[in-house]
Amino acid sequence: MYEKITPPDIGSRITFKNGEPVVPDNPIIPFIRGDGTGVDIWPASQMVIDTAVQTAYQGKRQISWFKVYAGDEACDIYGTYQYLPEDTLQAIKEYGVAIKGPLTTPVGGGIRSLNVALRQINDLYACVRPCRYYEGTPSPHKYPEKLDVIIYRENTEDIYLGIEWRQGTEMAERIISLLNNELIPASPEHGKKQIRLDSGIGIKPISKTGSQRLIRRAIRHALRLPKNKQMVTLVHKGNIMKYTEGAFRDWGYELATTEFRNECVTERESWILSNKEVNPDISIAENAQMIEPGFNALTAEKQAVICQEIEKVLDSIWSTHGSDQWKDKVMVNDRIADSVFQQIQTRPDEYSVLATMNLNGDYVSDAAAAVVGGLGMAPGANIGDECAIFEATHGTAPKHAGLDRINPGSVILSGVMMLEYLGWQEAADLIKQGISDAIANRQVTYDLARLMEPPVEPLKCSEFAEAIIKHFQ
Ligand SMILES: NC(=O)C1=CN([C@@H]2O[C@H](COP(=O)(O)OP(=O)(O)OC[C@H]3O[C@@H](n4cnc5c(N)ncnc54)[C@H](OP(=O)(O)O)[C@@H]3O)[C@@H](O)[C@H]2O)C=CC1
Ligand SMILES: O=C(O)CCC(=O)C(=O)O
Ligand SMILES: [Mg+2]
Repeated sequence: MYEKITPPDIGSRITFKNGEPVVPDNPIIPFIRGDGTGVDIWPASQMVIDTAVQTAYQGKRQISWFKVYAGDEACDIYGTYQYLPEDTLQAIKEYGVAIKGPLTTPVGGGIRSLNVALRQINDLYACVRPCRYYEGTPSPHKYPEKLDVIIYRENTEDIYLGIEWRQGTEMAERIISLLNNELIPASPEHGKKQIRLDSGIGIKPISKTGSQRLIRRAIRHALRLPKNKQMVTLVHKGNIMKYTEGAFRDWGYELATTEFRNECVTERESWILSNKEVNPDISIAENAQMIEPGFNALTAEKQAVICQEIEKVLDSIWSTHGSDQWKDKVMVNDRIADSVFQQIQTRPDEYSVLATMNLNGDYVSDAAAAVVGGLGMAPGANIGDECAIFEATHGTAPKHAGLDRINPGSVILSGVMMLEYLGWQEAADLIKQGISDAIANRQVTYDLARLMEPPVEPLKCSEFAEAIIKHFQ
């Protein structure tokens, strides 16, 4: 029973089977309008989604929207500090698939992120953010069309666990004392390091379970892509944080070479195999020299490890992956996070699916969005095994709130992701076509209008939605 909301009379629940949604023709879908520009974006988005569904299915399928509350709007209805009412949590749990506008999170103090809470409470462990270019979108980049990536960002741990202690509190002092006096001295690799006594402390846990379930989804996604896009890049800062970021990489490779052994090849394996393909008589040591820069300068022990690696690869997968067979597999490689930021700008077409931990994925998804036209065109989904919430990459953009000027494109495209998730591809395709045609006709909101050459008069948020719909015909 709900306290202050009532589900629509018509429609039924989406259920889940083996992690996939089972969708009735008239699903009930909860939505959160959102704070800030949510007041402008949501009505525009709902209009586009509803019209696309009506146009595609002529009444055979339709969404029954169920309004639920979070953020400022929730406080108006439920009372002070009731930012995320139990009603809302219950409705999302019950109906399984939801869509939302952005919600405000204060910096420094105040409530913790409602967006993050929704992802954690529902164990929506994969934050999926595709970044592709729509023809005609102005971009600061010369060849924005070369970027076509899907970011799979871990959505429940790393900084999102939000376990931290404020500087100067008793708990912060106790943790620092424990670390400085017991744990660091007991770990020889940390030498004489000490944490400053006036530090705030944050914990960055990265688990094998959390990493592998995210990377599993990323690999499965890559398997659904055209052959030339079947690549997963593990993004990490494992050179610096070896047991968290480095472990993410290692667990990714472990998964790719066990659970997905038949479907995947690692970049390093591909070098070993192709060296043998080019020169069938190549010795193990020659192969090692070719795959490992500076091999000859390594200690004998390290050289032996690399030679063993090569022998193992050739023994175990030559018959299944050798003789060019690896070229039909999903390529799994890894790149250090800072280099990925420059490479998505300088060599964007070398990337396809990026699997990241939480913080790296947060940064890289905004950066990739900028390449293809900015945050106004950046959709996203938070996916778990029994629930999914769709939402844009951007936030509440408060200075534009209530002005009917913001670009609703990201939430509309999040709606496209939702329709695809439901299996309603025809409606999703109509919206994608409508957006493409509107942009090609230079019918855009302020963010894109200001970059167009020659400049164009911007449409309002609501007018952009109408322009998209006009292109459905
Ligand atoms: N999932 C969520 O709900 C998220 C919530 N947030 C929260 O949102 C609040 C504001 O965050 P902030 O850092 O300002 O980031 P925002 O993403 O809200 O906005 C930053 C800038 O990005 C541009 N932008 C954002 N949305 C759009 C859009 N739809 N169309 C066109 N341009 C857009 C605007 O640039 P310009 O003014 O130059 O045109 C805007 O000023 C914070 O409380 C933050 O925590 C942040 C991210 C995600
Ligand atoms: O929850 C927030 O306020 C920020 C979330 C965010 O930046 C994101 O999801 O990318
Ligand atoms: Mg972000």
